[in-house]
Amino acid sequence: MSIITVDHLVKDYKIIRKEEGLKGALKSLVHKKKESLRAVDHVSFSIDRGEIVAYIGPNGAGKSTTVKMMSGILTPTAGEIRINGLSPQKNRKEVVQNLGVVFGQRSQLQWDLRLGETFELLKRIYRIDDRTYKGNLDIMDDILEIGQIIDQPVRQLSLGQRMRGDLAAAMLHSPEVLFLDEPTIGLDVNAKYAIRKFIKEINQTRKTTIILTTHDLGDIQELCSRLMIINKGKLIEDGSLVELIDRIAPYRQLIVDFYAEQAPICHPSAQFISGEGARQVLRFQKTDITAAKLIEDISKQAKIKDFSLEEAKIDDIIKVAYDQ
Ligand SMILES: Nc1ncnc2c1ncn2[C@@H]1O[C@H](COP(=O)(O)OP(=O)(O)OP(=O)(O)O)[C@@H](O)[C@H]1O
Repeated sequence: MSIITVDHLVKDYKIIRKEEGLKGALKSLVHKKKESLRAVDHVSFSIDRGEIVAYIGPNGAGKSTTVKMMSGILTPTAGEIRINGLSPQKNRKEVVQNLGVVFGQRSQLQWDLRLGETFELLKRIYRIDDRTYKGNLDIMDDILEIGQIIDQPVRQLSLGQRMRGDLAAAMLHSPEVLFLDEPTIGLDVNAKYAIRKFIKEINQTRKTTIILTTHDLGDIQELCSRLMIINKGKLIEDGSLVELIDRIAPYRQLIVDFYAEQAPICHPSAQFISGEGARQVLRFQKTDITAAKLIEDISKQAKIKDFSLEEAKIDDIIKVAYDQ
């Protein structure tokens, strides 16, 4: 059952077009030429309860603008958004009560307060009862080790600690929907691991529906069963990563080490890519032959010492998807 529906969503920004050069810039100050920029262009999708969806696209594609409209921060130029049947614009209070939002680039925490004091403030804003608050803090401590940093002023937190604080803050009121805008930006591998673990756990244990915008393709591979790609304001892909791989690059590579140097292997379902010493790289379509059958066939031609399989690289696939 859908928890989020977005129907022909459009956002136009009014921008002032500057003329070139100093003279032009000065002229633009007096005669402001207003133009309209379409950041989101008739985007439609629906998301089921408990899904984790990656919402990705190149810089300036319209991701943050969509998330801001879904969280009620921006008003759409046209189109409709429904979260649990309610409009984030018309029913802001009710929607926000059921929504957690984290912007990786900008903290929602109070800079001058201790982390724990910020949580207390949120408890009052969202009217969270004592039991829920305590229970959620305990869970966040288990997953994000919040206890270690709860007494520290927010301004003293490292980027990774701050992100843990932001995520905990977003979950204190037990929202059913969570929007995460680049939650792993700038984080080291350990911090990224912690954040991904958190996302997985709250999704599994609470069935929280999560929309994740990210440029980190590792986030997608680890977390998201569904991928939506936006480019120049338009939704250009919506499906699983596996489907996208199968469509854009439905091949795999077999790297075979023989006991001795060989002439390039000939096989009707595989293409010889390269050879160096006793190693050869072959490419084959998943739909043509299984890896097991190919290895069996090759082993009839020459003795195999070792082999490994390589899937098409996700970076390459996403690049093709962005460029199409
Ligand atoms: N407040 C604004 N006023 C005018 N134009 C804006 C405003 N905010 C965003 N834009 C423009 O709208 C387009 C979409 O921006 P948006 O921030 O939604 O992209 P994004 O996909 O989140 O990009 P990034 O990955 O770089 O964060 C861009 O061309 C951007 O310059």
